[in-house]
Amino acid sequence: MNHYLHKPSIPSSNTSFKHLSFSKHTSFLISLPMAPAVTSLTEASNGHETEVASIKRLAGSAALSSVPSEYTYTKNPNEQGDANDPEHSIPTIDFALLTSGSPDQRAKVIEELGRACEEWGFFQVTNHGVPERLMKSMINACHRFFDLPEEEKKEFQTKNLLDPIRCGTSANVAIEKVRLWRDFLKVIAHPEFNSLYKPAGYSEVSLEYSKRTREVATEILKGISESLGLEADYIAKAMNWDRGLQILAANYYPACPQPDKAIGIPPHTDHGLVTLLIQNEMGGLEVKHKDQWVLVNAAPGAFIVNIGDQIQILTNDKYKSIWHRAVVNNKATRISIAVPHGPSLDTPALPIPELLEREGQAPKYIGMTYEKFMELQASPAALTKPCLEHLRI
Ligand SMILES: O=C(O)CCC(=O)C(=O)O
Ligand SMILES: [Fe+2]
Repeated sequence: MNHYLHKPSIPSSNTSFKHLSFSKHTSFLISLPMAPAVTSLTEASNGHETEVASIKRLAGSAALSSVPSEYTYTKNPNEQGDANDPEHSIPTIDFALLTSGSPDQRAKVIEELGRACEEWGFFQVTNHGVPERLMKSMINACHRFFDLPEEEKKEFQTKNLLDPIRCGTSANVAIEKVRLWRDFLKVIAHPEFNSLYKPAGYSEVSLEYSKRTREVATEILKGISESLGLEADYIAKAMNWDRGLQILAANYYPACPQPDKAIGIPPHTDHGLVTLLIQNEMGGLEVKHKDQWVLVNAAPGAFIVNIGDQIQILTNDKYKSIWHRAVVNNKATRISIAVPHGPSLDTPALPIPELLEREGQAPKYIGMTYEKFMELQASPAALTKPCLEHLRI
């Protein structure tokens, strides 16, 4: 068992690994006095706050025709981008050209990758070789986990950020102020693979999926290094990628009676190096691009990839980790599986000296181990200002 997994994290927080800051334009509407649907579904209270077992259970209650007040979240309609505007499509990277194209094709796709990182921070990756069948099996396995009886999921409802297997619903409501319309399951798959013994078949499919996803992430990281004019393995070496953290993070968003009044995951940036995401047939991922929230449309079978905070630090802000959020719908359950890949927990990212020298820049960030960075993101400090700003010189 990896010893890092046993270090205590911030004790009062069962917050997800994400950065749960909120856009300065986003306002909350929280009124707590009346919420019968929620209070009737509470777990035993710890005396400070009540916890809802799962949004699945709440959303499944027949009487629910509106969003309970604790879940009420207001979006700014002026920031909504037009999903049909072609300007609003994330770039596409053809993975096959990255790994087996001619030198010319590789050079071209690396240039495209660099542009995608600089202009969007998000892109879709096609022709990656991971069978669509495996992606679907992974989504099904996660769906079956969420479908387990609530009592059977309880043993995984732990509080510590780096526990190898965790499930839950809203993170710490005392910190986040609004409950989220989603349940989650997070399983650490690297540097040590963690097996989940139920539902049947989950472990086998997640082992295969985590390996294949990591292979794709490794190649993308090489491409990112090269797009910066560095050796292909530069970032992997500097970040101790061979011991790097990989989390299988499944999100379950049940249909919501008033989708405009709730949020699946509020605006955040991912903390790692690269995240690879897939979803079932329901969309809902929105990316902040040029001050507008843009719904991400990806080709069937493509990975949606985004760069995280550690890349922003390494590149001294050249490649930025982009704000994104998950919105909900009133039609059907949405499932997404985000797989963030990061450095090893004991590795601090620092702006890359070769890049600073080339650009004639001073470093913009102090170093912090990845583990401390994740703890910071899950702490109340991340609500006062975006986590990266805490590290900015
Ligand atoms: O469900 C989604 O599309 C977004 C998930 C996400 O951003 C995350 O898990 O970090
Ligand atoms: Fe995310």
